[in-house]
Amino acid sequence: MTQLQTGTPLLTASDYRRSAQRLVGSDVWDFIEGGAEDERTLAANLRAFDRVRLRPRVLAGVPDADTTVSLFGTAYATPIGIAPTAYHRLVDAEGEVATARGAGRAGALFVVGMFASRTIEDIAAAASSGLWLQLYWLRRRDVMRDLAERAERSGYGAIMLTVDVPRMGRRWRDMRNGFAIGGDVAAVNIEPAVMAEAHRRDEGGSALARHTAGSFDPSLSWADLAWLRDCTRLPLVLKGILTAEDAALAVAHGADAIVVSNHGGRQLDGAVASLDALAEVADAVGGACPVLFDGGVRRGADALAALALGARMVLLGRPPLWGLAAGGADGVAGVLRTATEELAHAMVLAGRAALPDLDRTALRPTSLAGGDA
Ligand SMILES: Cc1cc2nc3c(=O)[nH]c(=O)nc-3n(C[C@H](O)[C@H](O)[C@H](O)COP(=O)(O)O)c2cc1C
Ligand SMILES: O=C(O)C(=O)c1ccccc1
Repeated sequence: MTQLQTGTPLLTASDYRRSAQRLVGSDVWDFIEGGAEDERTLAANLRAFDRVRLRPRVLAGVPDADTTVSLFGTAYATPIGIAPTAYHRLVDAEGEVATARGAGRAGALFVVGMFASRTIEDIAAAASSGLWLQLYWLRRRDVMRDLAERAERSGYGAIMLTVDVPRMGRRWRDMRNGFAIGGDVAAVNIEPAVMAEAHRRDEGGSALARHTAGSFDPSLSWADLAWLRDCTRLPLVLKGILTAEDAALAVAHGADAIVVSNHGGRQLDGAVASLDALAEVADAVGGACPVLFDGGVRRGADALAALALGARMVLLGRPPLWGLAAGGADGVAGVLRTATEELAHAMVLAGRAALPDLDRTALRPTSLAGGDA
């Protein structure tokens, strides 16, 4: 059990959340917590897990659960990893370097964001578990190629291309707060000219939204993926797939893995809850490549549900930021270990010894109906 300065034991992700909220400024908190527009998809991501009911098997002879998993030849102690999020130095002076240390202690995958506030190389030096690098598709393809090459040189295990941001979702909280990245926090892996706009606090509006409108390439289509594929020998993972149609296209275009995700409810408000899209996507992929999942995972039983529906690994977006804010690398490790212990506990109580034993028989069929409000 992790116990940080507050003296309160941090037993669950929501304990870390409460602790983090006390320590983070309100505009940064809104940036982390917020979703697009009326935040309906954000809420739906969480609610979808409340509908899940498990089908525990008894007398299964399962004294302990094995949570190990391997992906692209790298072994992880847990199938619960860290989704890419921007600017970790907003909540901790060491930023992504501390996150990498925490992920390493938990034996978890850490997907470093393109908008990381520490260098790709410094993060790699602090890591002891697998790292991947997330990219957005920039108009400046030379910048993307440079980042992919640096990741490969630094030992990253895959490139994750985020495909659900042709433009930034509209986040009323950030727009009302006039939120901008300031002080000494910056996307240090991207040359300043590409980033200049994001760092300028302007009257009203969200500088992030304006910046991404200028630097992201919104005309990207399936045919362009071949260019990125040729830039790197690393596996290419597509993040932000929500339909069977796009899952089939991703496989046809040679994706090495896909991530079912609605970007934590931060892009298209009204989009399907992540969990409700998972069965459809897993069926369409049919084992052709690994399927990963993110969106609303807050406890071990949530991870169990996503794994049972066909995810090989689940990623957490906000909870590691809560851990980082609450307690640096220890907090990150605490969030990941807590969720992993909850998962192992749920597996024992459900009579499933290892991750391959998690399939749809672990879930009540009505849990799968996707009858989202
Ligand atoms: C503060 C914040 C920043 C994010 N930045 C990125 C990013 O730079 N790239 C990306 O692909 N996704 C980004 N995401 C989305 C996450 O990778 C992930 O899809 C989402 O947070 C998962 O949902 P969860 O927060 O409910 O776990 C961000 C999410 C948050 C909350
Ligand atoms: O992707 C996001 O959700 C996000 O908030 C973000 C912000 C700035 C740069 C890149 C991503």
